[in-house]
This record gives sequence, C-alpha cells and structure tokens, in this order.
Amino acid sequence: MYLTLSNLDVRYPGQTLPAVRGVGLGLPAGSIGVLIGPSGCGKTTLLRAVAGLAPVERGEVQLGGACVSCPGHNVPPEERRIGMVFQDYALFPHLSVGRNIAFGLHGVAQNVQAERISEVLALVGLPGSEGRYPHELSGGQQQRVALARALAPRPKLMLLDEPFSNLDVGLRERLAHEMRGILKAAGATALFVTHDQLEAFAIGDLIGVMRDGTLHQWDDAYTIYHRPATRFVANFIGHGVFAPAQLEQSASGVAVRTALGTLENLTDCPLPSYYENGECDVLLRADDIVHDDESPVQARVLRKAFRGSEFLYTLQLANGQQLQAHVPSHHDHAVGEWIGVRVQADHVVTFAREHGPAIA
Ligand SMILES: Nc1ncnc2c1ncn2[C@@H]1O[C@H](COP(=O)(O)OP(=O)(O)OP(=O)(O)O)[C@@H](O)[C@H]1O
Repeated sequence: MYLTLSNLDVRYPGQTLPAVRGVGLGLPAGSIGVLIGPSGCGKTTLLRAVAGLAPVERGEVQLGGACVSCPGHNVPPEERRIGMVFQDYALFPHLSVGRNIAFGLHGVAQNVQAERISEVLALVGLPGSEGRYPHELSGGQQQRVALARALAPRPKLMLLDEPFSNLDVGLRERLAHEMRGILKAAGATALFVTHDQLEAFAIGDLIGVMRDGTLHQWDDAYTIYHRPATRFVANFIGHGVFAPAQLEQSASGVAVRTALGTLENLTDCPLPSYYENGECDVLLRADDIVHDDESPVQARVLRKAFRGSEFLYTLQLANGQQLQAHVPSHHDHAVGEWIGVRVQADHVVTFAREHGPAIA
C-alpha cells in the first residue's frame, strides 16, 4: 500500500470525542480513493490529518513506505510532499496562471520550471494558458489550474476536498470524469472527499463510507453498492428497502424467505448461517425489483419519480411492505395502479433485524 492509515484517532483541542475514530485503510500507488459520508462525519478532518494539518491522537499514517505520523514522530506538513486542491480554487488573483503554478516550484531552475508549467497545463487541458489571469477563466478552468498547480511539484499524494462544490451540476459531472483522467495520466495517488455518490463512483477506485468519525467500509464501488458491510452503507448508497425475511435451511444451503419469495445465495455473497430466531432483514435494491406482468406478486404504485430513462417507483405489497423499483420509463404506470413484480437479485445481503426505517 502506498498510503496506509492504521487505527487513526484525530481529536481537536478541547473536544471530548475524537472527530475521527479508529480509521484504517490502504490506498495502492496510482489509485484514487474517495471518502463519502454525511456532513460532519469527519471526511475533511481525515484528509487534514493525512496532510499533517489536524492533530493525530493515536494511530499511524504511512506514506510511500515511510511513517509521516507515528507516536513520537511527526513529519511537518511542508515536508510530506502532498498536493492539495480545495473547493475555493485558492488561486492568487493578481498572478498569471503561469506564476500561480510556479508558486509550487520555487527553487527549480527557470527553464525547468517553464517546461513543467507547460507540461501540467497540457495535462489539465489548458495548453498555452500561462499568461492568462484567474478572472479570465471559468470556474471549471480555475479548478483545473488549481489541480495543475498541485501536480506541478510531483507530489507523493494528492488530496482533493470537494473540489467541484462551487461548480454547477453539469460541469461537476464532466469535470469529475476529466479529473480522474488527469490524475491517472499523471500517475498520481489521490484521496478525494465528496458528499456526492455519483461523483464518488465516477472518480474512485476505492470508496470509503464514513459516519460519525468512523469508516464503515472501504471497497470498490461495485462492492459498496452490492455488498454493503453495514445497514448505514446500504442506506447511504443507492435506493432500496430492508425487507423482513426469515433465514431457513434449503436443500442447497441457507436461504431467506421474503414476501416476494425465497432467495438463495445466488453468487459469491454468502448468507450468514445464523440470526436469532432466523429473523433478519434483506436488502432489496431498486434494481433488484423487476416489473413483470406475469408475476403472481402484485404491488401498488405509491409514488413515482421520473428520472429520464427510468422511473423510481415506490411500491407497496398487499401486506403493507414497501419496495422501490427502477423501471424503464416507457412503463408509465399511474399512482394507485397494481403492477406485477418479482425479485431478480444477484446478491442477497442480509442484516440483523432492526425496527428502523424500512426505506433504504
Ligand atoms: N477546527 C476544528 N475544531 C473543532 N472541531 C472541529 C474542527 N473542524 C471540524 N470539527 C468538527 O469535527 C467533526 C468533523 O468535521 P469535518 O469537517 O471533518 O466533517 P466533514 O465530513 O468533512 O463535513 P462536511 O461534509 O460538512 O464538510 C465535526 O463535528 C466538526 O464540527
């Protein structure tokens, strides 16, 4: 691993509880990790701790095989060789683009500096922009200059904290893809903070879902979505419901009985063999529920949200259980109508029964 965090606690002075607690993760060289979670869960604090800008109380930060924050040993932020990009661009308005980028290259011979500036400007898709000024650039262009400036000194690690949050939605989505391409072309290892899950999926090789200072899961996007480690992750990412289910032994192993039929471990997602009284909740994602006129199971349309290519239907079974389903938008059913549904899930994920919110 290129960046390793072990059992990290970060506590601000005067606070009784650490803002980050017991966080461990590993980021391979050249990979992009994304931290996502509700406001105040500690994403920025974790990023700042990696940079050496927030007080680590316990645990370790290793970067490129060397310890930068360990008990009794703390490398100062300016010696960690970390590049940072924040939401507010932070370009110097009175300096040209070239001079802004040169700022991170002090001590470098002028001709080498000029070469590197033109190289990183080309990398971020703004070749030849050395002489322009920040006020002559759009928000997205300014953010790309900020990225070029952070990349110019060839940092060991890039930290990006909600770099698109000041941009409008369409631009954010495009820039998220561009940003991934740029970081990959630069061979950078990066840790990125966002609260937008589509942005996280677009950018991250690995995604960390945080809550209340703890890291609930650190995995690739597919695993986070299809095999959430906790109810919180299941709830926070994507749409779906927790449906009451009963664990039972079947001829081929363990299965769960639900109001929509019995589900077995269909692929590589083993079902636990025990829950108290066999009672559990199964996660049914909106894309696990298929609209099928032939199905004997009927559900009533409670709500519908048009999403272009599909509707997100909120449905209710005769027993009152709610479901959500993504249905191609040419199946335009009215609220109150009964439609046939069945489960088509490749992953069966269960959690201990909890009488919390039914909609994930
Ligand atoms: N300098 C500080 N001193 C004391 N407490 C702080 C400080 N900075 C942040 N906190 C607290 O630490 C917790 C985590 O904050 P942090 O900014 O890391 O969360 P976040 O997940 O990045 O939130 P957001 O998505 O809103 O930016 C919050 O409870 C916050 O109030």
